[in-house]
Amino acid sequence: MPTYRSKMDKIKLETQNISKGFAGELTIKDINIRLGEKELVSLLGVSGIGKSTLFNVIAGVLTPDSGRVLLNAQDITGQAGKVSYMQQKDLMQPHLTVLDNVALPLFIRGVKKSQAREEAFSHFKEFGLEGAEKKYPAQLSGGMRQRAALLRTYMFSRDVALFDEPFSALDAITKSSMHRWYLDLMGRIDMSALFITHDIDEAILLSDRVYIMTGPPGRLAHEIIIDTLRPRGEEFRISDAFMGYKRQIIKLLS
Ligand SMILES: Nc1ncnc2c1ncn2[C@@H]1O[C@H](COP(=O)(O)OP(=O)(O)OP(=O)(O)O)[C@@H](O)[C@H]1O
Repeated sequence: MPTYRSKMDKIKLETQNISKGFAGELTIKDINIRLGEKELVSLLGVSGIGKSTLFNVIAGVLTPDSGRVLLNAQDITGQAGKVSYMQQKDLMQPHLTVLDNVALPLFIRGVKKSQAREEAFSHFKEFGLEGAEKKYPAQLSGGMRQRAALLRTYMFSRDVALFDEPFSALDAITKSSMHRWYLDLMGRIDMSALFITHDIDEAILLSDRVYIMTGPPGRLAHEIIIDTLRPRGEEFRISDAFMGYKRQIIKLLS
């Protein structure tokens, strides 16, 4: 498993003082996020604090009331389709094969079908999906389905991805194996990711940094740097360092 350290000297994504409200009430206020190259940053906060609202603003699905979103130093505020976005529900098309589901972002972009399938298939091994190409989503296990959804997100854009609780629907054992797989994958591909989770252990295990949102209105109240280098194996989960981060986060969330 390769070891890497993210590079904060190269900022991929940045939000500058993002605020957004609904019906005259502010949901999120002055959010300043920075995501470095190959970084994985988690967002933790209670339900309803505005995490998905922030993601919708970054993805360009919602326009903020104020503030800007920058991708590679370019202003992309209010522009959809610039960063990839995997929502809680994987939104796999049931009538399409796994291969076509994964290739869908390329079809939409106008890439020739045969070429799109070839390009999508070339990543199947890397994403642990060998043999699944001709199956339909309903025939996949939960973990496989999430890997396919992750690959589709990657096909959309390899630069920056937003993941809204991608592993929350999985059982504990599958989730744990997905974590190992994901950490390994992130060591091999160039992608920066922002991650919403309610699972503190998951945030510590996967992230370079964790932002804690409190409110209302939702603000980034704290930032915790998870300093342990990757790969992070089982021993990290039971280490004093891990428990220290966990204690710190629980205190900040309460
Ligand atoms: N399109 C909308 N119109 C009106 N209110 C909205 C809209 N989108 C979100 N809200 C409100 O904004 C608040 C924050 O919701 P949001 O889904 O962003 O929180 P969250 O932290 O992602 O919650 P959860 O963890 O439960 O997914 C909620 O009170 C929600 O009702």
